Amino acid sequence: MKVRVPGKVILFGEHSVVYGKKAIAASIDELAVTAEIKSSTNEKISSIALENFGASYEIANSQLLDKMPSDISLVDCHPQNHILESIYEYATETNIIASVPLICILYIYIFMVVETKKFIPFDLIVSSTIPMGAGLGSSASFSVAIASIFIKYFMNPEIDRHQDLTDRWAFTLEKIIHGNPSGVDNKIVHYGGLLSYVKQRSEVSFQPPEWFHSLKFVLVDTMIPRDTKKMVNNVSIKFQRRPKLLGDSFKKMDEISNKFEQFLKIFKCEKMAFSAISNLFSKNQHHLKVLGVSHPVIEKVITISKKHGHQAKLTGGGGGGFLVVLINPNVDEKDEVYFYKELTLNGFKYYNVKLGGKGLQFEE
Ligand SMILES: Nc1ncnc2c1ncn2[C@@H]1O[C@H](COP(=O)(O)OP(=O)(O)O)[C@@H](O)[C@H]1O
Ligand SMILES: C[C@@](O)(CCOP(=O)(O)O)CC(=O)O
Repeated sequence: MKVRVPGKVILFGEHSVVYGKKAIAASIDELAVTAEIKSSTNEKISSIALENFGASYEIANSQLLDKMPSDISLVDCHPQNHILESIYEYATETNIIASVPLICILYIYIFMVVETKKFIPFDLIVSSTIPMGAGLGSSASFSVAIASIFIKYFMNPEIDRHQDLTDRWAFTLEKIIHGNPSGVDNKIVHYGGLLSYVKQRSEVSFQPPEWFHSLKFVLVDTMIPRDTKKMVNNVSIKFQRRPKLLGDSFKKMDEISNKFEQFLKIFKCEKMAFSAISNLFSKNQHHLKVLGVSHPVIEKVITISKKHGHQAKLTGGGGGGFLVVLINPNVDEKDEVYFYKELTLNGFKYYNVKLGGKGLQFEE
């Protein structure tokens, strides 16, 4: 059994979403996490290969026995510290590389064993084309891939509560990786298309209008490493110091997300939509700068993009990581090449992508 889960970009509302404002996210067609699971050839040992980390593990069922609480249920999914601590000891003894994803996998496996009342050894391979730790939602795609493949593989596939269980488990695994995520990332990569998301209040997953698929987007890697958790924390500190300033920006970002939703209904082709959406990109980026999550290199990519007629904004946690560039459909394709040349000359990596395609997909 195989599963493919795409990456994501936040088009509007990163950070403000943490404060209850609306965010708009889109799945990325070209980048994805894939996971494949098979029954193990050895009836007592499971194997896990995390290809992006060059890490593989063999886990004997006997090693997990003493970590097996009896009083847990699959529907009771939130990170439980006492179970996590015992797995953490095991995972860090085994290999410090990739201890967090390994913990996620063992955590859900333990729940599967308790639920099904049997050890079913497996061989699991996880690989991904989504650059990690850069704002494209690799942790969410990983979490949805693991949650969905384990639930489908170990449980009765007829159970129709799978979608909901997968959502809740993916969010649990995201929390193990991230601490306190808003939830927007795992929803968009699960369902694909576009997502309008307000934390704990509303989420509408929808297919974009046809013209949206004709818009060209470029994801530019600043190659500056950053940490989402730290960026979210920095914003929280700044919000305590400057509540009015940041509060206003959060409100404006909410309005931007609402405007974008209206534009999707009003416009009929990508050429008409470009300047309106590009204006929203620019405004959203301004507010992200006010929050303090931009970076000189992010600003540099925006300047280069503008010079060639395109509009860019950071996407995700910021402080480095990726930008999403909206390509001007009125610029000739041969002139577009000069933009890519300039990005490359400046040492940036870029990916041409389409947004808003399929979410999670299984292959038997
Ligand atoms: N292909 C993968 N294999 C194993 N773990 C992964 C994979 N992709 C993501 N992860 C997990 O997600 C973490 C990256 O998440 P994070 O720093 O939040 O960045 P992002 O913005 O890409 O989600 C990794 O350190 C790892 O724990
Ligand atoms: C900054 C934030 O809004 C998005 C973070 O995205 P990423 O993890 O950098 O891909 C945080 C969140 O929504 O939990």
